[in-house]
Amino acid sequence: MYLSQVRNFLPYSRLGLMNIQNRCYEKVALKTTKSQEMENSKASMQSVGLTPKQIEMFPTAKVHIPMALTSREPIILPFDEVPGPKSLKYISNFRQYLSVIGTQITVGVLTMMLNVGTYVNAKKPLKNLSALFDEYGPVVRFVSPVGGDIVLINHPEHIQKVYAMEGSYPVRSNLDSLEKYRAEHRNQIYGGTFTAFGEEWHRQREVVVAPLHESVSKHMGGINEVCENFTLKIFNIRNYQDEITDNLYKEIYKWSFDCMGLILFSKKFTMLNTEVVYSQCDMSWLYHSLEKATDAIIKCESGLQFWKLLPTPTWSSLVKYCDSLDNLIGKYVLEAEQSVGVQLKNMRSNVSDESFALENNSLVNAMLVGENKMSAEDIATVIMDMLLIGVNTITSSMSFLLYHIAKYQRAQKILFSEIDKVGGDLNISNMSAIIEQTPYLQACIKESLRLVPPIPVLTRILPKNITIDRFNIPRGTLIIMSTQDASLKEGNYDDASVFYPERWLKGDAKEYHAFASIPFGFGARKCLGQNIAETMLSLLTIRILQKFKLEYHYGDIGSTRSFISRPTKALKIRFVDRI
Ligand code: HEM
Repeated sequence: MYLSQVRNFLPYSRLGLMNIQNRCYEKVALKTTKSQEMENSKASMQSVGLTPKQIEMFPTAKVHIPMALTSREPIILPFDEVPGPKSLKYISNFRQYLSVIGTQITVGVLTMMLNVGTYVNAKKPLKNLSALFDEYGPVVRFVSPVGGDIVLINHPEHIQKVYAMEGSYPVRSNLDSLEKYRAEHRNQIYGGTFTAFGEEWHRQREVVVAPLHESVSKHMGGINEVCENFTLKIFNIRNYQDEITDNLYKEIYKWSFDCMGLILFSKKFTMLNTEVVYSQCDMSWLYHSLEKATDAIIKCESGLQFWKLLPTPTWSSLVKYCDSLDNLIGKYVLEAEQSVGVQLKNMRSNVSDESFALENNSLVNAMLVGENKMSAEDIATVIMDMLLIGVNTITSSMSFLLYHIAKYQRAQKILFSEIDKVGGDLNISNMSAIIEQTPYLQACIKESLRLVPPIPVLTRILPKNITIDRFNIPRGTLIIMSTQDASLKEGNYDDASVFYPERWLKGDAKEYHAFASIPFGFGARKCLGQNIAETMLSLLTIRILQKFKLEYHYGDIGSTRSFISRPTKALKIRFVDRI
């Protein structure tokens, strides 16, 4: 009670989280001092010659002494005591108008609300999430205007604690826009592996893990070809300053799309060689729809979500392009289903094990057969999630990797000498051998993902009550783990903002907290595409550095804070021929 009253008068920033805890200890110290004073006064009475009986006659003032807490008994503060921005309270006035909005609010909305709040309040400058931690401490609570509260954390130990209790069926906050689209336009409740939950999520994950892994190994040669294609294209489209005048990000997007085409569909998309994106061909239209659907999802997820109430232009665009993604992927899956049907008919007389019979087929084929086979419709949804997440995260991570290598010339020199040494001996079909041969490259990838994780925040809905930093957080609370803040925090890494791959190498490596940088997440819902990402990033970097020296001569490039981060500026990297 006492604390909450003090909090009403002092701004959180001045009181500070530490102060709240310190005050609890001060109270304990005060109580201990009072009991000591009584003992001292008894002793002093004895010292002046008073007998115990006489002391009874002159009792010291009666002090009610509650049981003193020892330092071993942790002080658990109620949920109400978790500090957080007050400006949101203005927004909560609109609760009745926003009741249609669900409880799972994305970070983008929170940031937006916070900013609206600060505008309403005092026209203060815009804030981002890391500013919240500076102001309120490592645990920040948002009193949600629409129901379930949200707690934001960024300490590696706290992130670890949340993962440790996530259980067998962890639930993350969904992409509400995709969920709404699927529920209203496709009559689907669950969605694909990224968005599904409960047993359906578990079933999908079980079915997809092994064939996805196999598909990557099977297409190593094809992925390498796409990487060589990319370097050739860069060579051809550079301007006189050796830069890509148009849009390097877009070319990386096409490379990523072509690689994912091989892995997910066993198809050569060749988008890198296609200039007319809007052409009638399915592949171009799939690419175009993916780009547009991604833009629409990012926009819907990072702003006030008016699309939940009205069909805004962004919402209409989302529906249009998700429809076309669904139809094109669905068409491919149906074709695969028919062809598998024919194959099985021919084989059934000889072979009993269906999965064995189709072992050389695509990822989709593998999901169509076997004990846990999925329906064509479910497969299309799973593939759509993977295409959306996969292409966008890989494009983001490859863009920032090239930027860091171009900017940090010292690291590039070391990296080039490693690649140059193993260059001729690379066995393209054996990824684990490549990883072993290129420790510095792997450290560069890790370091770039630390600086800019493509998914900058991860979420879980608490399955049980938990204590974080002495605060009781109830079950059902949406926890937003700001993993990018953790990986950029000076206390977690020395020179945290500097690209320093050596920090991951044996010998130079320090004992960093395992949860200070988790670009692929952790636990039961960890990323399914980590080895795809490592393969693609490694192969393209090798091929690029064999051909070009990278340079960057412009201002620093930051990352957007959207659902999947992107560069805030054009990537004007120079690709200078190695002579
Ligand atoms: C550098 C590239 C990538 C990064 C940084 C990345 C990161 C992540 C992260 C942080 C998560 C959430 C983990 C969690 O909640 O604990 C995730 C989930 C997921 N990722 Fe990736 N990802 C990448 C590439 C890919 C690719 C290429 C695919 C394509 C197959 C993919 C498919 C998935 C799927 C299906 C999930 C959901 C897993 C589940 O909920 O069970 N990711 N990814």
